[in-house]
Amino acid sequence: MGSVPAATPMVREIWRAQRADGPAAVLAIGTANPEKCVPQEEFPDFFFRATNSDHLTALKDKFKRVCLKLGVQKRYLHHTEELLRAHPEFIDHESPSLDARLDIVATAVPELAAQASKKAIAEWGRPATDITHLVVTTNSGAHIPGVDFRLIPLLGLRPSVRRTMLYLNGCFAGSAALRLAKDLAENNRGARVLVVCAELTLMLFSGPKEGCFQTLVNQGLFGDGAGAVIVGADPASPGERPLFEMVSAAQTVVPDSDHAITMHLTKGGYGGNISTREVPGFIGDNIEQCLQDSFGPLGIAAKWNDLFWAVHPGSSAILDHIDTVLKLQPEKLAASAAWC
Ligand SMILES: CC(C)(COP(=O)(O)OP(=O)(O)OC[C@H]1O[C@@H](n2cnc3c(N)ncnc32)[C@H](O)[C@@H]1OP(=O)(O)O)[C@@H](O)C(=O)NCCC(=O)NCCSC(=O)CC(=O)O
Repeated sequence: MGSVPAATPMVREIWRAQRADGPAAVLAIGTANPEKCVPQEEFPDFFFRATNSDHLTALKDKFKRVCLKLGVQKRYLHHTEELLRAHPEFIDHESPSLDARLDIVATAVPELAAQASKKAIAEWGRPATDITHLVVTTNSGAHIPGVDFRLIPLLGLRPSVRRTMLYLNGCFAGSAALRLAKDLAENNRGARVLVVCAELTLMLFSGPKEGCFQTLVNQGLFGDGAGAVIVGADPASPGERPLFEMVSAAQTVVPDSDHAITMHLTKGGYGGNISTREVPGFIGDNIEQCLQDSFGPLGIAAKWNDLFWAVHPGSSAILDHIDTVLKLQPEKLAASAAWC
């Protein structure tokens, strides 16, 4: 095998010219939720009534206790009692219902994603046809054509927009999409990346069942919504401004955590497990090392209380573990807790 010849000066010049000068930045943000909003204190009544489960009084009481512990304040839902009446098969996870669930999310997820995207594009102030790249992520479905494809007519994007669709990335879907957008923006001069994350819990929905704690956590913790941001480097005048510069993005795997959160398709929607007692511990035991590994290579000796924090919450137990380990001042996780 011969060695690969070094790039010629002309190739290097072309390569350099394609790179942005500055770091990627978030240039605009939009969010959207379904209309129906249920405060957490009303949610046990809604959930047990909508699933004809009011006779399970002890389980309902337990669900009320779990709902309080999860720290969620309210949730938006695409599925209404009307929809559940039309699909009684969604209540029993053992009933075949995957096709019906996929049919609903195939339309509802792109529509919600489009609502959030339109707000981001309006805030950005440039035409939708100036979007060069599209990164879409969702755990709600797996289709071809995907949500990315559906967004082209819904938003009036150019047909040649460079699309990436990420399905089933679990809790880190939004972070993975942002990390990818940063690389795209910094490596393609002038790129404007629309990043969209949209989730409907319908794929996970099922009625309460004695002995199935996972259902209580799935229903008590998650809600429906979409977020969209526009990412680009070297903001152009007039009008574009960097809201948040993206200095660095990283990802790591916690050893021996493969079993902690699992998800897979079943005939009744999504199956899987969240090891609710272990997950907060995994995060608490590893957060400090992860932070050191992130800041160290940048030459930043950060004090945890000097930082602004936006943590994916995943329940108040997770935030509490982070708080305890890093000894954060009380207000540091307030914004993260407010997302719950
Ligand atoms: C589930 C919890 C709210 C439970 O809170 P506590 O442990 O403080 O409270 P607790 O021990 O009193 O438990 C409350 C009641 O639930 C019961 N209980 C708790 N854990 C249980 C389990 N694993 N199996 C069965 N029952 C369980 C208790 O017996 C008790 O019942 P009784 O009241 O009858 O005595 C908490 O552990 C938690 O928030 N865990 C983290 C959740 C998590 O993993 N989040 C990440 C999600 S992934 C994610 O975030 C992805 C994404 O966003 O996309």
